[in-house]
Amino acid sequence: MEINNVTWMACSDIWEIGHCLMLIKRLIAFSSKPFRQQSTLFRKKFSTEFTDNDAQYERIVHESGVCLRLPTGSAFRGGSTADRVSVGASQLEGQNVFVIHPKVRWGANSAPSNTTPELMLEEAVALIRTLPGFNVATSVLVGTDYNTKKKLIWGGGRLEALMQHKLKHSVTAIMVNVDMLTPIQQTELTAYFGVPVYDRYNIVLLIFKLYAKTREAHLQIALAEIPYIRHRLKFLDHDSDATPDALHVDQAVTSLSHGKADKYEILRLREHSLRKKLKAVMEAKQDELESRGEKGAHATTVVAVIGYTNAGKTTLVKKLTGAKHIFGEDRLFATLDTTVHSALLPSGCRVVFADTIGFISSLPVTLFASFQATLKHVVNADLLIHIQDLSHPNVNAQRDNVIETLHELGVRKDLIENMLTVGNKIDKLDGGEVCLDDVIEKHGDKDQLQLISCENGFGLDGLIEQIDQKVQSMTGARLRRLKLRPDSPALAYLYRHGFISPHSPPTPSDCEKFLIVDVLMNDDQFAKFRTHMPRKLKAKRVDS
Ligand SMILES: Nc1nc2c(ncn2[C@@H]2O[C@H](COP(=O)(O)OP(=O)(O)OP(=O)(O)O)[C@@H](O)[C@H]2O)c(=O)[nH]1
Ligand SMILES: [Mg+2]
Repeated sequence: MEINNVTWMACSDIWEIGHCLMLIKRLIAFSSKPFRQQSTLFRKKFSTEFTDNDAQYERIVHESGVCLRLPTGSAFRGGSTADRVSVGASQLEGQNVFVIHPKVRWGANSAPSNTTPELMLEEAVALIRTLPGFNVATSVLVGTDYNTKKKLIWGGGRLEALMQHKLKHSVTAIMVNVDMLTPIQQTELTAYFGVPVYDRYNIVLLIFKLYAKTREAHLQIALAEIPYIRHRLKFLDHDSDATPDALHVDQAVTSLSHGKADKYEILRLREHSLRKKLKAVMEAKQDELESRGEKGAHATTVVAVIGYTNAGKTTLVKKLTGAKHIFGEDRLFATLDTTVHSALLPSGCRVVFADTIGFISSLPVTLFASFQATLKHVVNADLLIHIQDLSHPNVNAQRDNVIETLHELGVRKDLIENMLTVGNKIDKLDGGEVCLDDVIEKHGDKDQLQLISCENGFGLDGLIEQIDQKVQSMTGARLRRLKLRPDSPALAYLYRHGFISPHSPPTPSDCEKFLIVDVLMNDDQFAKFRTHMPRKLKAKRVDS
């Protein structure tokens, strides 16, 4: 025993010495690595401790001066504290908002030809109204010369007039309808008006925070606010040349002193941790999808319904699939999570319809890029349906914005070119009396635009037919008629692989010795099926 003990002690000492040497070796190796590599190792090792520190993050948000507060009573539902989006140091009772749209009068930055400043202002007002507790006190269009990049956007005279208007309407916050104010503009305007000043990015972040339901959405929103905070920090760290495009931290980290870089490191670690969690959530979701058979061999066709916010995407998916737990709502960004719903097309093709988050104009694409996990269904879809609200006065600008956003998000060109375009809400046009020729003349060729109304069902059958045709031509699936003996092993194979649709079960042949089975298969599936069958099979193509 003693000998054993001594032996053990000796081994233990050797282990201790060996362990110390190994640690020293690792330390030397670590310190000789460049800063970036060290930081990666550090991040891997300590990411959990750092990113779960909400207090540290809240301090950084506070320091950046970004208004990411929600109205009182909007509680976060679910997720760990580290997943929460920042709600700022104090909660607001709500805001009486003054919405200002800077109307650029001349040059390349003036209003695009497919919309008007009035419609742009109207959308900003709708965004504010989406936030409970945020009331639109007043809204105005104010001209500015060539762009909105000046420190205070407007000159002295206009600012004074705006100040008078603000005082008259007991305003408690201002929204300037630009995609993103530069940090210097936000600081200067806040100091001038003495109330918080929001831009579109900020307002949309607040809407997302308020209405996100799932853990996936919360994680993505938490990710989306980081570049915004980082951008403002960069300015506060005396880089007043920061522009809205400068959303990357890399140069900032290297150029800042160590003390300042810590803040960026905390943001980076938080981002890293959020991405990891998001990946895990998405993988779990994918597993769930597969276990429900929605991604099986027979149902791989994903049809994503995309479009501008409030166009009717959710309502259409509900109509097409009968999904019970999704509802259309008359509100911007009602859907913040992609949901998928399987459906059987008349041909027997099984597809999955994805209801997606809506797009909106004048937002940096980085905001939607944070929704990469959600938008995965769009990017990886087999077919896109672009739904447009034809009753909206700004439909042309909305349509162009959606196409632009798809390109910016890196959606495949062929997917965009093959997209089905649908004009919705035609029941609202001309009090329901639709003159199709007028609509077509205004919005495009009939063959290009399928007119529908989710409200009264007009055009839905035609749309389903179009989807079916596209899916069949994409998958190469054809309806084939098989004549099988009732005891044929082929029947079990066909049932097991879901080739026999519940809508067209086998029927007895005239002589009643066989069963007639209609199956939808492409050539590869049929060849594979035949190799599994002991005897030669004859199939007849059926033209449905
Ligand atoms: N009159 C009319 N209203 C419709 C039609 N389709 C949808 N709506 C309404 O339009 C509003 C928006 O519909 P949603 O389906 O939530 O729109 P969405 O595109 O999913 O919107 P987000 O998820 O916010 O991007 C709801 O109030 C729907 O009832 C239609 O054909 N006619
Ligand atoms: Mg929706």
